[in-house]
Amino acid sequence: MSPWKPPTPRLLLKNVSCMRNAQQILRHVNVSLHDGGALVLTGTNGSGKSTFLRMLAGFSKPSAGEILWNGHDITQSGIFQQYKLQLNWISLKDAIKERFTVLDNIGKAQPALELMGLGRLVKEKSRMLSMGQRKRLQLARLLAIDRPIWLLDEPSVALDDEGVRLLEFVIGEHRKKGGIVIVATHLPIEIEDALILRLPPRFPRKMTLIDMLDRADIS
Ligand SMILES: Nc1ncnc2c1ncn2[C@@H]1O[C@H](COP(=O)(O)OP(=O)(O)OP(=O)(O)O)[C@@H](O)[C@H]1O
Repeated sequence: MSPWKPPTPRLLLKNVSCMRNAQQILRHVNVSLHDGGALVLTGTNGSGKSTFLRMLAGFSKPSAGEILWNGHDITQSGIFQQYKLQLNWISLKDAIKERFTVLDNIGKAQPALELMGLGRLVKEKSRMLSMGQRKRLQLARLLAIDRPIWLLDEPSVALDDEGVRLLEFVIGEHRKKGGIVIVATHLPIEIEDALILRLPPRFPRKMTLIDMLDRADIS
């Protein structure tokens, strides 16, 4: 009988570092995610959360270390072609087509829009949407395009309380189906059993206006 081998993680970051403009942004990051797993990235402004997601999306390459999908390096071109088809992405740039209707923006997946509370707006032009509605449209698109790995950059910005609950719900359902979710966020979000990775600040912290105000309070 062969000895038991632990399953290969779906996604594995091995000692990953990343440079931008000759500056080290991420240093020796190690993360392992299996199907149904979740990772929440937190950290101060500029700590590298978006850089981390962009690297996972293949927009930039690690300067050291490896990102492995099913044990294969995603930067190999043959692998990358398959890997990128696994990804679904939300960023602050919402990539909504302004002149299209809400429905046409998500390939006519009306049930996804209804789930996100946008059923009434399907025929409206997308440029009419409020910020929170635009974010809900992005969430509907996550549901309409069935891909296992979700990369979500600040997904709850502009959402109201109900919108945040919807986001948490769809993340939970996606994970139950074996999907993987990676979220970069400043805002509180409830994701059961998520790994939390707090990226360290990149620069020694200088005094900010808030520190000055706090000092003024003490004296
Ligand atoms: N295209 C780029 N070229 C050079 N440097 C960049 C580029 N994009 C980001 N950076 C730098 O990388 C650092 C990390 O930026 P990043 O956007 O990843 O941080 P973040 O944690 O997502 O920040 P925030 O909380 O403000 O969204 C910043 O110092 C930023 O100036």
